[in-house]
Amino acid sequence: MRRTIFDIRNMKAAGEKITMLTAYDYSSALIAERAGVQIILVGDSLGMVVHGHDTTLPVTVDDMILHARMVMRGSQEALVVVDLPFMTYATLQDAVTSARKIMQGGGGQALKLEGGAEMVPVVRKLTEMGVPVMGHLGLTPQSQHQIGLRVQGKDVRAAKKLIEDALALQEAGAFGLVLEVVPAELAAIISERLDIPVIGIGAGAGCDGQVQVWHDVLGLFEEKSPRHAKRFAEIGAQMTEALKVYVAEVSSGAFPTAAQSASIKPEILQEALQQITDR
Ligand SMILES: Nc1nc(=O)c2c([nH]1)NC[C@@H]1CN(c3ccc(C(=O)N[C@@H](CCC(=O)O)C(=O)O)cc3)CN21
Ligand SMILES: CC(C)C(=O)C(=O)O
Ligand SMILES: [Mg+2]
Repeated sequence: MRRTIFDIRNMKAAGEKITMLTAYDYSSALIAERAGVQIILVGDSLGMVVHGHDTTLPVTVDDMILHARMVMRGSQEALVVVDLPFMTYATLQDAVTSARKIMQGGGGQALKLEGGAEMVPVVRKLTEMGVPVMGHLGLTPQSQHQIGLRVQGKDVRAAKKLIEDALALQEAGAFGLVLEVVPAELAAIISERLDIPVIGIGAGAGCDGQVQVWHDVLGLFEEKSPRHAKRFAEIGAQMTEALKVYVAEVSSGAFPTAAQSASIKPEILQEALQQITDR
């Protein structure tokens, strides 16, 4: 049985911290779940870390469906949340169409979308139609050309707006909220004030849970990662080292050995060769 939005809400009520992690395909979903991750996010960050784009803006609904299907096949217990991509929920009609395509085509139990009070009608509509919605405030990468990739909510107006937006999303029916690169003091207050779970990324320990990007926590890229990320391993470096050994062993002839090779019984091979020379 998959974890549900009710289980997540109960975790907040019980004071248990929630761990959310992005995953984008079958094998990573298997690993995330084996590690005990409670929520898998099929994030539109896949446009950057998987597809190699500079931003999340080129990601499409079809991209999300493809990756959501892989993640659903790789997991059985995680709550799977899928990002609505840039501009695919700009109007109520767009949002309904995108939500239908993803929920029917990709699966996943919930959708996440970026934006505050202006998204209230969309959140309300999707929720009414039976689709659980997670909000996303603060550094919202789909607006990076408008707001940059920097801390949000640092002045009085922005801090006030963040609190109001968070309350508005909860009021509209959101079951959870991501706060990205928001001052920790502010994120802690929002987490306290809301009944729904608040999942932070670069927003301090006062949130009800944390979310990170797969490639960041595993150190898959050997170059520097965002400030909000912690590298729990250096898998990218390990991969490079392993593949260097592979290349070296192919070059030297040390790989493959009989252990990795198919073989045939000598007498059968002998017979086949005999039949050719007999002809
Ligand atoms: N690998 C990766 N990790 C992410 O967390 C992530 C993505 N990609 N792609 C989609 C969005 C984009 N995000 C980003 C990307 C960059 C910064 C960044 O450059 N941050 C600054 C510090 C910002 C500040 O504290 O003001 C940095 O120096 O890391 C932040 C969020 C978060 N998401
Ligand atoms: C960084 C998380 C919250 C996200 O939205 C994504 O991975 O797309
Ligand atoms: Mg996203």
